[in-house]
Amino acid sequence: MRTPIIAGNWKMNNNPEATTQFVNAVKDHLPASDQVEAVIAAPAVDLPALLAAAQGSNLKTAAENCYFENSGAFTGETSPQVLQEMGINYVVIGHSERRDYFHETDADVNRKAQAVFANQMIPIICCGESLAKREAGEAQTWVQSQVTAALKDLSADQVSQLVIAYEPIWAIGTGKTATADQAQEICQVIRQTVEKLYDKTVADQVRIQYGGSVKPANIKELMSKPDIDGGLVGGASLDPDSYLQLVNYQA
Ligand SMILES: O=C(CO)COP(=O)(O)O
Repeated sequence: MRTPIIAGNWKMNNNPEATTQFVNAVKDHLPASDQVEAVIAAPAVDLPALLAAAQGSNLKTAAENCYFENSGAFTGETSPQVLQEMGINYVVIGHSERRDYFHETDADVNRKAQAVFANQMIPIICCGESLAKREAGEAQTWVQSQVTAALKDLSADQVSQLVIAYEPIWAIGTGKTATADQAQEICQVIRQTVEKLYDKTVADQVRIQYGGSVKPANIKELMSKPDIDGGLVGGASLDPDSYLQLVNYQA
């Protein structure tokens, strides 16, 4: 019922030339998009190259961030309206690196999610707890509150279309993957949170990704869990062969 969605998040890696080479290497080997949606989130400076190379293929495109205003005196920011005009499909919102290094708040994440929808794109909203929160036994309540804040004032129709990425901060780039059961546990809490805020129909439609040291060796087990509908993958999405193994995990 929910189409799996595997997204590479390149973070601040690759230039336009490397982007073109990557897409040319993968574009003829992607799954049918009604089977698995294959997405690449690239730095803003690489998006024109990503879009040009991906044209006519099954590859969907994402920005890694945007601002919540469409234009104006916001030096250095990326306009969601322009992303939409370029043909971008998704925008990653509220990644833990944005929250930590660039001080994005839950309120910013919510405003950005609204701006992405207002521009006919789909947000991939990130949430996840720190190691300290997990060790204090607060992972569930932390993620519940992040999700509740991120979805504020979004309609049921919008929420049924969006993607929520659960990325425990302690598992990002550390090689420490949450076990599939740990990931499932919080992804289930996220779905239950959506059900409480909306209803079961919306909760059944929202797609939930796990992110944090996802790699070809663990994708199958993670994807076998009932509430995990995809992956948001950093390091292992940078190599074309590794990326193809991830998006073709069903093969
Ligand atoms: O932050 C991530 C994806 O957004 C996860 O990064 P890694 O896959 O490198 O752990």
